[in-house]
Amino acid sequence: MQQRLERIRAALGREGTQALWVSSPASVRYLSGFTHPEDGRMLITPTQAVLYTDSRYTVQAREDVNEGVEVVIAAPQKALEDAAPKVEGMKVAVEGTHLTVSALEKLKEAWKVQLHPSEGVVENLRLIKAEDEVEGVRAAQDLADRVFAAVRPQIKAGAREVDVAIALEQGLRQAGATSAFDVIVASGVRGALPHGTASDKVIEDGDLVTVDFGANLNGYNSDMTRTVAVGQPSDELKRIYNAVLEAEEAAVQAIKPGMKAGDLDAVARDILEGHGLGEAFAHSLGHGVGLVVHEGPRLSKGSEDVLKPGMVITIEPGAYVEGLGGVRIEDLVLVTEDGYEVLSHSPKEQV
Ligand SMILES: CSCC[C@H](N)C(=O)N[C@@H](C)C(=O)N[C@@H](C)C(=O)O
Repeated sequence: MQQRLERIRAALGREGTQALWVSSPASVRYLSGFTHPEDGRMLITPTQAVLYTDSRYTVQAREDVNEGVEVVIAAPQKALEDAAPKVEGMKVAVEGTHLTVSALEKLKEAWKVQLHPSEGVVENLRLIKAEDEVEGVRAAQDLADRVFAAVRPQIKAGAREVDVAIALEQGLRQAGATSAFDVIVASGVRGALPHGTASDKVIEDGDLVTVDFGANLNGYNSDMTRTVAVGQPSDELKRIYNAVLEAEEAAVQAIKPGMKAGDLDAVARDILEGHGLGEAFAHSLGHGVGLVVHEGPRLSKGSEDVLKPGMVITIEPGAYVEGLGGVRIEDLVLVTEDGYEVLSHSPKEQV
C-alpha cells in the first residue's frame, strides 16, 4: 500500500505537482483501504497521506485504513480547513474527471493555491491489478458463477425478466455480495437493447434471453453475460448467436500481453462483419474491471491501450437487431505473462 502512495507521488512529480486531492470513491478506496469511500476524501502530499471522513465513520475508518494513512474526522468544510496549511505553496492536482464544479469552487476558496486538473493519475495505477486485487475479482466472479448456476433453471417460458433479476440479486445478497450494476435481463425483441434492464416482460418459448450481471464483493466487481435459449429460437437467432459465440471465442483466444486493445477489438469485429453483423455490434469489445465495473483499459475500435499482465478485462461482443432480438456473450479474463486466464466459468449455450 505504501508502494501505491510512492507511485502516486512519483507520478505527481512527473506532471509538476506536489500534492493530490482524491475525490473519486474508487481511488479513495484504492489508496486508503477505507470501505465507505463515497464519504471520504484523501490528501496526498510528499510527506503525508490523510483520509478525511466524518464522525459516522470514526471507528470504521481507523479499522480500515492501510498503514501510513492518517485518519482525520472532520465535516467536509472542516476537512478543507485542516488541509489548507498542509498544501500551502504547493501546486495541487485534483481529479479532473471526478471533481464537481462546486467542489472545485470550495477548494479554490479554502486553499488559495494553484490547482491542476489531472487525469488518470490513480486510474493508470489501477490498470494493473496486484495479486490481492486479482483474487478479489476472482472471488466475485466465482460467486457470480455459483449464483448463475442456481438461477439458470428459472430462465424459462412463463417467468418474467424481473423474476430472474430478483433471483440473481437475492443470490448475490445471500452470499455476502451486492449487485455490481442493475441486472440486465433482455428477452425476445428486448434483446435488441444492449442494456435492457429487467422488465416485467414474460419470457416466451423461442426467446433468446441475454443475462448480464456482476457481483460486488469487498469492493471488487465481476461482470459476465450469457445468452440463454428458451425452447427453439428461430434459425436467424441461432445464426446470430453462433456468430457472436465465434467472435467471442476468437477474441479470448487472441489475448496476448503486448497487443493493442484495438487489435483485439478488430478480431471480434471482423468476424461479425463477415457474418453481416458489423452494424449490429453496437459497442466496444470490452473494458477493464476492478473497483469500478467500467475502468481501463478500453477495448474499443482503434484503442491504443496496450494489454499487460495483471489487467482484468471483459470480452463481450454482441449483435442487436431491432424488432428481432439480440445476443451478447461476455467473459471476464485475466491477462497473464504468457496469455490469459478466463475467470468466468458459467457454461455457454450451444444452440
Ligand atoms: C452499466 S454496467 C454494464 C456492464 C455490461 N456488462 C457492459 O459492460 N456492457 C457493455 C455493452 C458496455 O457498456 N460497454 C461500454 C464499455 C461501451 O461499449 O462503451
